[in-house]
Amino acid sequence: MNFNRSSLAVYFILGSQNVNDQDPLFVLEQALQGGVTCFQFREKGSGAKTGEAKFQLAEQMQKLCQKYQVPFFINDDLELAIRLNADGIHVGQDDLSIQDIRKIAPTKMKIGLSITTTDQAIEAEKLAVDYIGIGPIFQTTTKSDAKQPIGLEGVIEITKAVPKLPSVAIGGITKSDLIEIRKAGADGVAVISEIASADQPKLATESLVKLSGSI
Ligand SMILES: Cc1ncc(COP(=O)(O)OP(=O)(O)O)c(N)n1
Ligand SMILES: Cc1ncsc1CCOP(=O)(O)O
Ligand SMILES: [Mg+2]
Repeated sequence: MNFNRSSLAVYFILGSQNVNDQDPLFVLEQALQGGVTCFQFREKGSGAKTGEAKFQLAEQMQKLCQKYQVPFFINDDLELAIRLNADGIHVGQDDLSIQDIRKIAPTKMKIGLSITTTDQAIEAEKLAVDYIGIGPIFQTTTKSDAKQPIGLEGVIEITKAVPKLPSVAIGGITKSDLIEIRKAGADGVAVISEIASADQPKLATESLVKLSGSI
């Protein structure tokens, strides 16, 4: 698996709790066919699977990502990421520390860290994480404990402070925001609802990928 800045262009995040009637594996395959460039398994919140059921869904999702040669990240759960030999792990400010992750994860495992402020971004650069998730940019109903949105101005300020650090913007993002977010300095957009709640997830993905290729 090859992971670099351009892998962040259209970053899809999904757990079984994010789909209504559809099979999450079907939604993921549609997104992969539509051209997502990175995937994060985020099984979290009410109704989320745990234990062996969570492992099995993650394993099936990883196989799909491998089929389409798309980097496969796990949200929060380092034990699961190690068990599956995932390409990467994504953590937030209140999760396992980057230092602790490095003590146990294989060196090749990529690390993404969520940040909301410029100070956190500067710290993330010092920690030499592989990318930052900047957000939330807009209001979102997908994450119940999301912080206050920082808007496009937040993206501009943060990416100016750490221009060398790959970054993806997250939170309430739709296709109509993609160009502005890229202009604000982020390398890509991370979305849940824009793809998972779309009537046609493949078409929704293709729109994002097309826009992303236009800049
Ligand atoms: C790409 C990306 N950016 C930010 C987040 C949010 O992570 P975190 O703040 O740890 O919140 P949870 O996702 O764990 O609820 C993310 N998952 N991915
Ligand atoms: C996981 C996460 N972290 C910050 S906002 C968010 C939710 C993003 O979901 P959506 O794209 O549906 O707003
Ligand atoms: Mg987290």
